[in-house]
Amino acid sequence: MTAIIRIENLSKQYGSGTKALSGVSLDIHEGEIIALLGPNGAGKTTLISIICGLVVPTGGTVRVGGHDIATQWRAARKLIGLVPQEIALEPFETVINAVRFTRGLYGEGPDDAYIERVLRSLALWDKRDAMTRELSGGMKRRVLIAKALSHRPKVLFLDEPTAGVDVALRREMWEVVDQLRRDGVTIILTTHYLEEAEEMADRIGVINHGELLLVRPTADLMGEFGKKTLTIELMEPLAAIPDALSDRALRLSDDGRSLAYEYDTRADRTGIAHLLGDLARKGIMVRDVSTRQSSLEEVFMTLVAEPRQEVTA
Ligand SMILES: Nc1ncnc2c1ncn2[C@@H]1O[C@H](COP(=O)(O)OP(=O)(O)OP(=O)(O)O)[C@@H](O)[C@H]1O
Repeated sequence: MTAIIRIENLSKQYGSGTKALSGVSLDIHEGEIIALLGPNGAGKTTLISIICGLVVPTGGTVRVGGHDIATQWRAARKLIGLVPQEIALEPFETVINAVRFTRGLYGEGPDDAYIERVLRSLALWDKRDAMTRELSGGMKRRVLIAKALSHRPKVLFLDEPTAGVDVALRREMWEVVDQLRRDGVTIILTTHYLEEAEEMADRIGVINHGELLLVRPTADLMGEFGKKTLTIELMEPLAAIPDALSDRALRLSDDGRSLAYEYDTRADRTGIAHLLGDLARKGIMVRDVSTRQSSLEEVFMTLVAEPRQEVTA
């Protein structure tokens, strides 16, 4: 797979002494959607800002499309579009002029045919002559995306695209992102919403205290951690798990009154039916059963609850 962005050993220490990033290395593949997940202050915005040339790193390198952001920043910047967290639009500007203007800022000549395509794909064509202040919140966010796409970037950064928006608007944004994916745009988004990362991203990177804790394909992360536990309450307590059942992934509770069986929800066979059959054959009577799924939320909490690293110098 081609890396459109190559981040190597990146670090950032702000003048205040805060270490916002330390030793971050990551390859972002062309055409993928990667979600950067992390609590407030983890370093997500700093990472995005460095790649976009808005913040200067204190160590490490970033290449965008093979161009070093420090020495070949002009070429690197052309490949990037950034959709900021805050909605900042000129209220009396029309939608189409706002997008044309941004394209000009990138030093690109007029291309109304391309701008029409962008506005149509974001369902903004009918609103092209409306002033931005007349638009709904969802439309304003789409104008920000249109502006970020105005110079035909290969990579789009979305910094918390759905922070503070309602569920309907969030779904709408997800659909827009899905459309962009189909157009072949590489997307890096930051989010606090695990559901959002799970829904949209091909890979998820977890950042905490300036460190990239892991990067995994979303499906693997869910497969690895998305286990279900079957709890079997017994009529009579057991002193120990019978030998015949010892090869199964069973845990006996301390009081001997319940068995916990962990299984992979995506496996063809969960083994539950066999397990219950075996228990019956051993004369172990079951009072009740219940299941519980570990969520990405729990995975995330486990990962970020690691012993706190010292991040200030
Ligand atoms: N300009 C700055 N000067 C000094 N410290 C900064 C600056 N910008 C960010 N920081 C600090 O760097 C750390 C990382 O901040 P950053 O904004 O990158 O985190 P984040 O993961 O994007 O957080 P959030 O989810 O709240 O947006 C924080 O401790 C923050 O206070």
